[in-house]
Parts: sequence; C-alpha cells; structure tokens
Amino acid sequence: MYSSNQGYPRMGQDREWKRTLEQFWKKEMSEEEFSARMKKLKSIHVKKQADAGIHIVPAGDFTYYDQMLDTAFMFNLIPERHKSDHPLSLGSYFSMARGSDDAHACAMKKWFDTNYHYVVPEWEEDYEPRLNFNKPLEDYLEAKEAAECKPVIIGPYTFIILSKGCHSLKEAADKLLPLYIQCFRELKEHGAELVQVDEPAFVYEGLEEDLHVIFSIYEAFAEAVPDLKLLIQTYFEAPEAYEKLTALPVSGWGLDFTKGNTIELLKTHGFPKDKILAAGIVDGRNIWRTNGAAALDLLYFLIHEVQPADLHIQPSCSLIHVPETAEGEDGLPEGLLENLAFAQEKLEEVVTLVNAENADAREKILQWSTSSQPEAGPSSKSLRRAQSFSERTRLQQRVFRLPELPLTTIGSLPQTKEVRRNRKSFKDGTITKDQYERFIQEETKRWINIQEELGMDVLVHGEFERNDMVEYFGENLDGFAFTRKGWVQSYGSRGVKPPVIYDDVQWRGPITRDLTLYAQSLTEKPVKGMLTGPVTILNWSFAREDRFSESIAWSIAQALRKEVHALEEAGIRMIQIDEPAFREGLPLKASKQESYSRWAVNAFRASHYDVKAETQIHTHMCYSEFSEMLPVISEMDADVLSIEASKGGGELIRTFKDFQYDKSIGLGVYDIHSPRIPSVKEMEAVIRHCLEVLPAERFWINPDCGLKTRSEAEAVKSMENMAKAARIVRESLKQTV
Ligand SMILES: CN1c2c(nc(N)[nH]c2=O)NC[C@@H]1CNc1ccc(C(=O)N[C@@H](CCC(=O)N[C@@H](CCC(=O)N[C@@H](CCC(=O)O)C(=O)O)C(=O)O)C(=O)O)cc1
Ligand SMILES: N[C@@H](CCS)C(=O)O
Ligand SMILES: [Zn+2]
Repeated sequence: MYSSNQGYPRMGQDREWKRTLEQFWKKEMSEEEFSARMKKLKSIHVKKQADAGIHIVPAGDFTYYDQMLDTAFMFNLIPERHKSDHPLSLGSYFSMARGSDDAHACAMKKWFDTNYHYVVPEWEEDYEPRLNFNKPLEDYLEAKEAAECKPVIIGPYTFIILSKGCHSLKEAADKLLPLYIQCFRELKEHGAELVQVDEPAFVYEGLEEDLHVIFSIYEAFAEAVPDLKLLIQTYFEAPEAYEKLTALPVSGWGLDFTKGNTIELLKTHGFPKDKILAAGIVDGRNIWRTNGAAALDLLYFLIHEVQPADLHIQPSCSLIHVPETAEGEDGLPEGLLENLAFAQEKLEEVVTLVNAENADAREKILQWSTSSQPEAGPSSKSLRRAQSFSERTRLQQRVFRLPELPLTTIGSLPQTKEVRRNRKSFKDGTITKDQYERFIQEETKRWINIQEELGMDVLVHGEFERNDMVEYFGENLDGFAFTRKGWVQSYGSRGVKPPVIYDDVQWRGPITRDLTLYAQSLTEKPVKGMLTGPVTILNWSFAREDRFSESIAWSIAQALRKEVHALEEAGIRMIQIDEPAFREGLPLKASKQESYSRWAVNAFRASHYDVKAETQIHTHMCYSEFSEMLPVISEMDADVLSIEASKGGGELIRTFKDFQYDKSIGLGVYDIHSPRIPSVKEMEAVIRHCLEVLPAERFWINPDCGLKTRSEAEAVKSMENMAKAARIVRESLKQTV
C-alpha cells in the first residue's frame, strides 16, 4: 500500500504565498525575485509532504493563481484582449486573472460545490490551442529529487466542460488531444511513471451522453502513450456510469470514499482487476479527525478488493480546501483541538492508515474521533411572508419613493490597510475598544458622505467592522470557534478563515443594529441593514458533522431572525440577507438537489418571514451559475435579488423573463474582483441590454459584489461611472415616455 496526496494548500502557514503575490502585483518585487520565491515555496510544500511520510507527492498542483488558469495558459487559450508583445509573460497571465487597464478579466466561477473560485477558460472563435510549455513536467522535474512524485493535470473532459466558448465537446477534445499527448510523452521521457488526471466532472449526472467522446479521448491516450500510467482522479461525489466508465483503458482510478455512494458502487460492481485504486478515505473538505473505526473497516474491505501494491491511500480531494496545520491552534475551546485535522494532520492520518497492519498504528487510528452518524436536531419548517410580493412592493414604494433604476452597492466598502491595521491593533490590545469603535464610526461617516455625493439612492454602512462576512457573525453568535491561522484560498491571493461550528448556535444580542443605526442617523436616505444568510454562514464554516446541515441552518436562521427584528424595531426598513453560497451548496447530483433546496429556502425564509410588509428584504448572490436554480431562488421570496450581470447580463435576464421571475433584480453591472475601472459606456450597455428584456421598474443598479477588495480610488471612480451610466439611461427613459 502507498500513501498519496492530490494537492497541497498554497497559502503557506503564514500566508507567504499570498504576500509574495500581492507584493509582486504592487511592483514591490522584481519578476526574478517573484519567480525565485515562488519556486522556493513550491519546494517547501513538496518537502513538507515528503517529510510527513507521503510516498507519492503531487507535482503540478502549485500555481501562481489557479490550476484552471494554468491549464488554459499552457494550452495558449489566452484571449486576444490579454495578449501582449510577450504573450507568455506573467503580464498576460495575471491580466487574464485580474484584468488590466484595457482588458477585462476572465470570469471566475465556483469550483464544483466549494468556496474556491477558478478562472473560466475562454475559447475564442476558431481558436487553435497549442502547447506553450509543459507545466506538470516543469514542476515534476523540480520536485522529483526531493520526493517520489506524481505529476497532476486537469483532464480534458473537465477542462472543456468548465470552459466557455467552445462549440462542442468533440471539437474541443480533437484540438486538445494532441497537446495532452505531447505533455504525457514528455513526462514519460523524463521518467514519470504515473500521472494523476483530474476529472471531477465525471461526477456530474448527464455524463452518459458524453461517454463516447470520453472513450475516444482516453483510447487515444492509451494508444499514444501506452507505457505511461494514467490515473483518473474524481472527487466530491461518486463518479457517474461507474461500470461503463471503469472500462476506460487507464491504469487506475482515484475515488472519493467520503461522499456519495462510492462504497456501494464497489460493493455492487467490484473494482476492475489489475488497476490502481487511489482511495480517498480521509475527508479533504472538512477539518475533523477521521472516524478511525470506520476508516479501518473501509480499509479492510479495500484490501480484499485490490492488490496492496495497487492500493494508494489518500485524502478525498486536493487539500487546498483546508488550512495547512492545526499545530499552534491553542486558543480553541477545551477539547476541540484534539478533534481537528488540517492538511498536515490529514497527511499524518493517511500515513498511519497505510501502516494499519502495525498494532500501534491501529491503536492510534481507533483513538481518532469516533463521531457517529449525524443526529436529527431541529428540522426546518416552511414559513413565508404573509403578503405576496406585489402587495409588499406597493407598500414599499410608498415608503421609499425611490427613482427609477435605484442605485446601491452590495454592502462592503474598501477594507483598506488602515482598516485592517486598526482591527489588528484592537485585537492585539494596542488600541482600546473605544478607539477602535470610534475609528469604525469615522470611516462609516466618511463613506456615508461619499455615497451621498456620488448619488447613491440606498446607502450601506460599509462593513468596516467585519473581518469577513461569515467570521464576523460567527464571532458574535454562540457556538462558533476561531482558528488563528486557519486560512483557506478563496480566489487568487484572497483567503478566508472559516469559523468552526462546534456547538449550538445562539443569538447573544444585537450584532449590527448600533452601527447601522449610526449610519442611518447621518443621512435622510435609507441605509440597508446587512446580514449574512443562514445557508451561507453554514456553507462557509466548518460545521460539526454530528448534526444534519438542515438543523444547523435552521438554528442559524433562528438566531438571524432575532437580528432582523432588532434592526426592524430600531427603524431600519431595508435589510439585505446575503446568500452568495446558496447555489454553491447545491448537491452535485440532481437527484439530491430537491431536499437541499427545500431546507435551504426554508432557512432563508425563516430568517425574516415575520417582518412587516413594508420592510424590504434584499438578498445577494455572486459567482454562481444560478439560471437553472431560478424556481428555487424565486421561492426564497426576497423583494430584491442582486446578481452578476456585467458579463452576458442580457442573456441572464432573458432566463429570468422566461421563467417569469416576478420580483426586483439588482443588476451587478461591473465586476468588482478586478482592479480595472469599467467605463460609463460599458455599464450603460449592460443596463440597456437588460432593459431590452424587462422594464426598468424591475431593476436596481449595483456592482456585482461588495467593494471590500478595491482601493478607495477604484471604488469611488467605479461608483461614479456606474451612477453616470444609470442617470444617462434614466434620462433616455424619461424622453421615451
Ligand atoms: C464574497 N466572498 C466571500 C467568500 N467567502 C467568505 N468567507 N467571505 C467572503 O466575503 N466567498 C466568495 C467571495 C470571495 N471573496 C473574497 C473577497 C475578499 C477576501 C479577502 O479580502 N480576504 C482577506 C482576509 C480577510 C480577513 O479575514 N481579514 C482579517 C485579517 C486581516 C489580516 O490579514 N491582518 C493582517 C494584518 C493587517 C495589517 O496590518 O495591515 C495580519 O493579521 O497579519 C481582518 O480584516 O481583520 C485576504 O487578505 O485574503 C476573501 C474572499
Ligand atoms: N455584503 C457582502 C456580500 C459579499 S458576497 C459584501 O458586500 O461584501
Ligand atoms: Zn457577493
């Protein structure tokens, strides 16, 4: 048996990777120094895995930004707008990721059901990809002296399925096939024996239709590089069409045994003889110790199915979804640390499992947490507002008297260095609570004035008091614990520190009321109260696994409802309950989606169902493909839903129209994740496209997410352009009346 890994966290224990990237972007470091530092970090990650005792260490998982972007760049899928005199320069690479003065960034989407965002590869018309360089090979050559390595690469099916702009799977596959073959040949020539080919898209239902293309791809690989062992890696669910798929001419399969019915599939259909099984036994998506007894049972079963020499034990997916190590996390509630396993601890578990024939190892395994099957907690109920949307909207229009195409923002305003430094000083005790709160108030006041000057119709307080939209609520509710360094990459250099839900969630008292009221006291215009919704708090935390998700979401909703009432009683009349993770939590298998949608909608509605008809409830979602989820989103019954519309907004709105979505829509007219400032014309065009589909009274105008990552100058200029665009359109609407 071998121990193996699929991918290592990139951030670095002290977020060295993030800091290196950001220093380079700020031009505080030369390209040579940047490359040298990144190379060093890459080798440290390889060494840490080898030192943990992992036999087969991945090479190629390290990136400067994102693995899908790397693959697109390697295959020369560089959109024309990002090409420069040196098309293979870091300038082009980061321009694709983050945009540049004259080129908008490539889109970002959630990676399956995770909070990690990948850069969406774009296929331009008639594009002919070519192999610019061989990234897995370069990383393999760098790593192979330090460890036994397995190059990893995103497989062609997944790469194409997650791309946009290609006409057909077949056509794109035909173009990519020779490039993959060249990659594989070069790897083989340089000594690689086994390559991990990530095909997580094999878990999607509907795969059957594509099986003939998938077969033709992998048959071509088998013919072209017969001596190289390809191991297809799937994760996050059991693969579809298991029996047919496992007949592919590859050397092995990586399967996730922590999700879906993978074990049943093997029990029913067996595992193909003489193939490698890379068994994902240690959950790569949570931070809990493995249930030792259950893992041993599974291991005994697998040993009977597969020759030990063909059995690799590994985490269920890449470890980029968990923090690097729990070592040093000594500020947690008593008894919690012993139950935690981050990446390093998970690798130790893998190594111990491989040694399970040794009695000491077995004893150790049996001491790991024995969390039982989840117990039922409170279950959700279907509660909803007493009045229909049309009744509510009539009353609300009388209260708010907003202009056509009302202008607003999504909540957060720039979290500048100064904001973060002040919070750090408060946490370190170098400034007092009073000083910190005064600073936050001053920043809020300054930005209320800026928003007034820019002509926003509905203002926000700016969320300056929040480290993160989930962590902050966790800190102010009972039942959550916080790590010091539990950072997980969210996109590019940005990280989140998901709180740990380890106990019953309870409301302690008003969280957002005072600052929202303070902001409201400074302006005649409405200020939106700003909350993170129950489903998002759940999905972006590491939740206990001895309760069903439905019960936890329901408890969070009960706590948030008290916050909603505290705001309403204080006179706040618009409340936004953000649910950006609502779509992301949707199970990957269609057959499991209905149950999730039911309890997720119930939790969202339970958080506010008994507010007054005049109280306007907003919600916001971002970076999601939710057109197929519109019936569910409509059931959430929010008065206003803000969504991304800057790319293909018109088409998206058409989907809303076709579905007869009847509530208001906030058009996210510009992409906030890029430092690029969109022009008035661009945003005007987006608004006009949407107006071709639905009338103006249905729309609000806003950015596509919060502005916390932007600098003050970028935020002000973009908001100014957005307001100009809205006013131009308003004027032309008046003239056509
Ligand atoms: C909306 N999004 C979110 C997602 N998930 C969340 N949990 N939260 C989200 O908001 N998923 C989808 C998207 C992803 N978007 C983002 C956007 C921005 C960030 C981000 O900016 N992350 C920050 C870290 C934020 C944070 O928690 N900050 C803390 C700690 C700050 C810190 O690092 N302090 C320094 C000292 C600072 C100084 O002296 O200048 C230190 O401790 O060393 C805080 O503000 O207090 C990031 O930097 O990556 C994430 C996801
Ligand atoms: N209100 C939050 C939503 C992010 S999804 C923000 O503006 O940052
Ligand atoms: Zn958002």
